[in-house]
Parts: sequence; structure tokens; C-alpha cells
Amino acid sequence: MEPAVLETENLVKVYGRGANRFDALKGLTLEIRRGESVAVIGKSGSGKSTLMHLMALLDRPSQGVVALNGRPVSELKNKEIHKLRNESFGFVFQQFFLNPNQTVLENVVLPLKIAGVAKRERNRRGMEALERLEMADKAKNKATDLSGGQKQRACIARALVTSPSVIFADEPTGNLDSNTSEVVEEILFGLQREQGITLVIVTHDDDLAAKCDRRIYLKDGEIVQAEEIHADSAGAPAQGTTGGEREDTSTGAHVAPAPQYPATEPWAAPADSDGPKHREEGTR
Ligand SMILES: Nc1ncnc2c1ncn2[C@@H]1O[C@H](COP(=O)(O)OP(=O)(O)OP(=O)(O)O)[C@@H](O)[C@H]1O
Repeated sequence: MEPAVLETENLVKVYGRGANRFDALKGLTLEIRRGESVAVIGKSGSGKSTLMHLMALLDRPSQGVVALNGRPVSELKNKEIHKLRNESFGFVFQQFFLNPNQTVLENVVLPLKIAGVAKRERNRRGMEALERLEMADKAKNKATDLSGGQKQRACIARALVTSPSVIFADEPTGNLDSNTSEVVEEILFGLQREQGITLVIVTHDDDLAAKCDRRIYLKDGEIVQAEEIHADSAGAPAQGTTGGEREDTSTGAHVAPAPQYPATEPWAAPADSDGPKHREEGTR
């Protein structure tokens, strides 16, 4: 069995205080192993994005531990967390977050620019990532010139450009039609297969979740069941679960979630750094 790339222990997230207190995560313990694909599913408001933001070091837990490659990271300073996140993780969001005033290549190399990589080298790596996504011919186009599927491929190129060990995808196909969704899914699972990249996918899409190695069901901030799809004991509660009832996401009347900006921009430099600032626009 591959070692754990990400672990959480007794993860608690509380928003607000007093009468406005809301317990979004109520003590989650789980492991994500290197090279696996994990879907995080559950009804709207169950805590999926909150969990993703904590695992991806975009936000800090109220209590509990997040460990990356066995190393607890919760106590690190903002600057160190930013560096670790930039080196280790790629991000793909439903709303793309491409800067409409920049070219596709400029968007793709942003994580490298923030990491201080020299222009020539970052453009070389950016073009390499775009070639892998069959998007090299769009490098000089403005991000607004792209179709939805092309935008998401540019986002995947941006996620790949730092050679991350984990890609976090929050509703990666939420803005795409079914044919384009299939292409994007195939690209993501291809990266898992061919490069051993770990995928953590937050989704309401049961078909996409079914393609992942494992599904973690959240309900009211707790794991109600984690299922190994390809294991012999499929359906048995897996490690890190509390067991219990399985959430039926297929019957819950689902209203498409409002676009939610990450608690921290994944590419933004921390407050105590001199890195470039930028503003991105959710595009559709
Ligand atoms: N910054 C915040 N302040 C207060 N409450 C918040 C904040 N962020 C999230 N919440 C609340 O925490 C709960 C979990 O939110 P979260 O976004 O993690 O759910 P989700 O399962 O990802 O939902 P969706 O599928 O709609 O995106 C929700 O009830 C939400 O209203």
C-alpha cells in the first residue's frame, strides 16, 4: 500500500462565534494515499469545500492536525505554508479563476511566477504543460478567447506547471457540458495513471465520483462512510470512518452551489511576502 500523502486527525472547523457559531467539520480523521483518486461527496453544506480547503492548506483548522507526507503542517508560518502549497498542490476550480487580462500562458505560469522562477524557465515549463494539454496553440490568446473546455484545460495546465504531488479539484466539471466533462475527467485520471498524481475531487457528480478509487461521504461535517470502489470488500467502511448510514446523494434535490471563492487564493502570495498580487475573475 502506498504511504499517506495527506492525513487529517480530528479536524474541526468552526465558523463564527456565539449565537453565530457554526461547526462545519466535527472531528474528521482520514488518510489520502499517494497516487489514489478520492471523491469527496455529500449534499450542499455538508463541509466538502471546507475539508478541501483545510487539506490544501488554504485555511487553518480550528482544531486538529493536517499532515503532508507525514509532517504536521498546521503549526507552520503563513510563508512556509504558502511555499509548501505552491510546490506540492495544483488547483482546479469550477469557476476557472483565469485572469481575463492575461494570455493563457501568463495564466498558466502564475504559480511559477509567484515562486520566483525566472521568466524564460517558467515560460518553458508553461509551454510544456500546455503541450501536454494540447493547448500550445492557444498560449498567446487571451483567456477570454477560450471555450469552457479549453479554459478548464488551461486551468489543469496551471495546476500541473509546478509538478505537484496532489491536484485538488473542486467541481472541475461543474461548468462544462457532458462531452467536455468527459474530456476533462479523462485528462485528470490520465495524470493520476501516468504520473502518479493524487487526485482529491470535490463533486456532486455521481458519475465522476464513481470513477474515483475511493469515495468519502460527508454529512453535517462528519464522514458517514468511505467506500473502496475497487476493493474486494466494496461497501465496507474504510479506515478513518465512523461507519453509519450512507448518504444518498442521488435523491437529494440539488441546487447548483453558488460559486464560492477559496478562503485564500491558492496562487496569492502570503501577506508577509513580496510576491506579485493579482486579481482573477470567475469566468463562464
Ligand atoms: N466563511 C464561512 N463563514 C460561515 N459559515 C461558513 C463559511 N464557509 C462555509 N460556511 C458554512 O459551512 C458549511 C459547510 O460549507 P462548505 O462550503 O464546506 O459545504 P459544501 O459541502 O462544500 O457545500 P457546496 O456543495 O454547496 O459547495 C455550510 O453550512 C456553510 O454555510
